[in-house]
Amino acid sequence: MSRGRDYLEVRGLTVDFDGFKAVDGVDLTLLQGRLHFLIGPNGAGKTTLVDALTGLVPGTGLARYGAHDLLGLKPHRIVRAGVGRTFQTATVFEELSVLQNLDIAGGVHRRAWQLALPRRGVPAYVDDALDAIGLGDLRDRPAGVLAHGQKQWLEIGMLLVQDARVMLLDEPVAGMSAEEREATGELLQRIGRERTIVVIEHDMEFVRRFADTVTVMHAGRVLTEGTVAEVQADERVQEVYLGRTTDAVGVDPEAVAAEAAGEGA
Ligand SMILES: Nc1ncnc2c1ncn2[C@@H]1O[C@H](COP(=O)(O)OP(=O)(O)OP(=O)(O)O)[C@@H](O)[C@H]1O
Repeated sequence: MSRGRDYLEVRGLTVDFDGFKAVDGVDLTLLQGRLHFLIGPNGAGKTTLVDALTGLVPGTGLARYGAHDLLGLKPHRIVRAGVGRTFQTATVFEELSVLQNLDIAGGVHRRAWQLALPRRGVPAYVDDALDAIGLGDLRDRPAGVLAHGQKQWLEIGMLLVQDARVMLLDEPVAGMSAEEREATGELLQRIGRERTIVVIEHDMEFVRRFADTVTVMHAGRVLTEGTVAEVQADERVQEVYLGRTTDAVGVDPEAVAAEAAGEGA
């Protein structure tokens, strides 16, 4: 991974739940330095795809990152290989401070005997992460008192201190205010320059505003891939979203049709 851009290459990824293929032969090439968005109706297989890439469900095929095939690794090895994720619901330790949450997350790269040593001061990488996520002023507050958006930022900070080079984020802006969404998008743009970031998202405004590349999934497969304008102009995408799932993904069918016809913003 020393030359050129980092990337995660997924080939023929399949997740079979007792004969039901929730993910069905997915190919993806995810490049460092771009904000990739994964969209698609409910049940399309987006979260299951991320579950397979992070070792939470078994998948077949290939998910190559550097020297590793992620599909053959246990979850903690995948974290060590530099691949981290967030969940739809934040998984911070509510009773611990922001700083303690970050410090614990940073422990994945420390050896067991190092974890037992008394620690002086705050490691530089924890300070850097605090700066990046803008929670420096709240560092000593229990994570439980943070606003919803701040908890999502803390989770992203936890991935930063883990030195996750690939970040898989499941609906990071769900439930956020417009300002928080904007701040989150800008944060992802900043940290995404040197990382591979994949965002599962239903909020099409957010996708339009921040996506470099959009992959549309439907029924476990990749329906199409491209820029926001390209995927919105794709008739198959319109069919998927114009169908019964339109409301669920927050897409206004008339706006999609207008944009496809070149009338929209
Ligand atoms: N452990 C499981 N066992 C059986 N089926 C499952 C399991 N996990 C997910 N599924 C099914 O796999 C399909 C894909 O689900 P998944 O959650 O990946 O979709 P999604 O695109 O993330 O949807 P959403 O946008 O609603 O989160 C769904 O039909 C779901 O019911």
